[in-house]
Amino acid sequence: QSLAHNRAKAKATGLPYLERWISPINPFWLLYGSSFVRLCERFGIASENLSRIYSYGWEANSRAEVHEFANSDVVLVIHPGGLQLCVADAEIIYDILQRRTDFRRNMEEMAVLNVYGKNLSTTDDQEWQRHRKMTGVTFTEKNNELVWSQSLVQAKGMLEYWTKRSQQPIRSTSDDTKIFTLNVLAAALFNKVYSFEGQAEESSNRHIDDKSYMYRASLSTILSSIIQIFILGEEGLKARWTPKSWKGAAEAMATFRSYLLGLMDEERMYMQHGQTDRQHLVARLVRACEESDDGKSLDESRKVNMTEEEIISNLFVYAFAGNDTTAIALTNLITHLSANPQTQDWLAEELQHYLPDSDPESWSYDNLKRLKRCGAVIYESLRICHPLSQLVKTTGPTPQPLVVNGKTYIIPAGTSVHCSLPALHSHPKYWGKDPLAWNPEQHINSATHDDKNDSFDAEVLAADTSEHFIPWAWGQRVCPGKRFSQAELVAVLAGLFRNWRVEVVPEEGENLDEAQKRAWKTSLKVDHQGHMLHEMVNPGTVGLRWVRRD
Ligand code: HEM
Repeated sequence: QSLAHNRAKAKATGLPYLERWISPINPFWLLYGSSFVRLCERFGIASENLSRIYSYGWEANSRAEVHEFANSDVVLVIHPGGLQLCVADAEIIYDILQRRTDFRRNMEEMAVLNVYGKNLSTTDDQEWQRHRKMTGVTFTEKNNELVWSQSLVQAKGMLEYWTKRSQQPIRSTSDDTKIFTLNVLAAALFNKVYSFEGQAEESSNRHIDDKSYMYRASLSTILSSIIQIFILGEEGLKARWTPKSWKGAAEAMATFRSYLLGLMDEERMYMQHGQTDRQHLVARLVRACEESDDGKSLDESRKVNMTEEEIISNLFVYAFAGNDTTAIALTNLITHLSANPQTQDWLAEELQHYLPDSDPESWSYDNLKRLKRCGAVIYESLRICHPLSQLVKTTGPTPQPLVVNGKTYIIPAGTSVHCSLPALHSHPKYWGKDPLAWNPEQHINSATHDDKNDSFDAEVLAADTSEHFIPWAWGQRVCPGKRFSQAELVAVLAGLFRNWRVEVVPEEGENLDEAQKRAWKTSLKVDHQGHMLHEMVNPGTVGLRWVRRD
């Protein structure tokens, strides 16, 4: 492969294309690419093309703009390592998602998730079905109810932590939301309840033999070093020449593995004592594994067992998919709400209507479907900033035809196909002339809205998936944690905004309006250098303050 060769392939398709000289999977670029682009921008030496398509996260930052620039909803980006097709049109995205064998999951780009071996996210076909069937059974309404109640408990802890520190602007939101989701996930999937401990408390406390810390610290180290792990592997990270932080990543991998093995041993003990009714993810997987090891005959429907390595790898991938996605979504939500105080009042109206008692312990799970404005705010925030950003497929070994505006184009073999959620979710043809304007109300239909109390019941929340809105994906690979994350996010919004509001703390010389505009602008700039997910580049620059509602 070379740039010239890939250029020839792109030309032959007849589609517009943009060129970059460095492959996105160049190891140096993986570690430092975005920092390099930002440095060039700071010194005013970045070319337009460098700023447009070189950083990690360029697609999320550019949203539909690159398509406007190229005057096409389907654009190729070529580089020395290959071709990437960027797609912003709803019909074409659905076509790609439907043609599951023509456009398969791009396992090369997903291989980063094979930290402990293959798993649900990095398998296809029957192997994938086995993983999905084994792990999916945990995601019941009963489990979502647990997610709801645990999110309320954790939200209370997080709010207490923030409000106790109200003399100083809170700048640790993006770290604290990660602790929040880690705790919710541990309760819902591992049956481990940990109390909320904010970033500052965490570093000041002693953690000898503290399992909750072992889980949180090792998992977050792995997630933040995932690219180094991908490049060097566990053994490579321990090499003499590697920096201390990389060795720390290898240690974290061992610690997280031993934490999971501990959970599995605990589950085996329960089984030995005849307790086989536990439903959380670890229990279900261990039971399946033990039953197959025993050689007991299983009926056909249950013959979908797993090895110990596969259990560990799946527990890891659920921890990956279920934590940072939701934590980043929550940080974005809080920042978006801080920039839009009128939406906070709109939320509080609904929350005070459906949750008349201010004590979260009295808020039952039934309220999830009633809190439509909370749902609308979550949709809107995910529309503007999506933590995953791309659904990544590939044409694989065979060129694939693709119809664009009634004309068939042949997409070369080995093309990475990016269905771009940020482009789809902000395309003017679907979202109007000012697609990035914050407008959660567009997700609610309230034809009969008036000022009477029952007008809240007349409000109807749009479906979480439509022809040009797919934040939890669609089709076979739809997110199995969709309802889980909805329950978690609605509960945390209720816990935070029923009685409190959040304000951006102005920096010196700034008024509140300017501070809010800055918060909004900061939220729009994302990156994923060194990570899999798109996060705000500088979340700590937005200082927040929590104030009790009168
Ligand atoms: C706001 C939060 C979330 C968003 C926006 C989200 C979105 C998505 C999307 C778009 C995909 C498809 C990815 C692709 O096809 O490349 C996905 C897959 C997945 N999600 Fe989520 N997700 C969220 C939360 C969760 C949670 C809480 C869990 C689990 C507890 C979870 C577990 C998974 C798993 C395991 C997959 C891979 C499924 C497969 O390959 O079959 N997600 N998610």
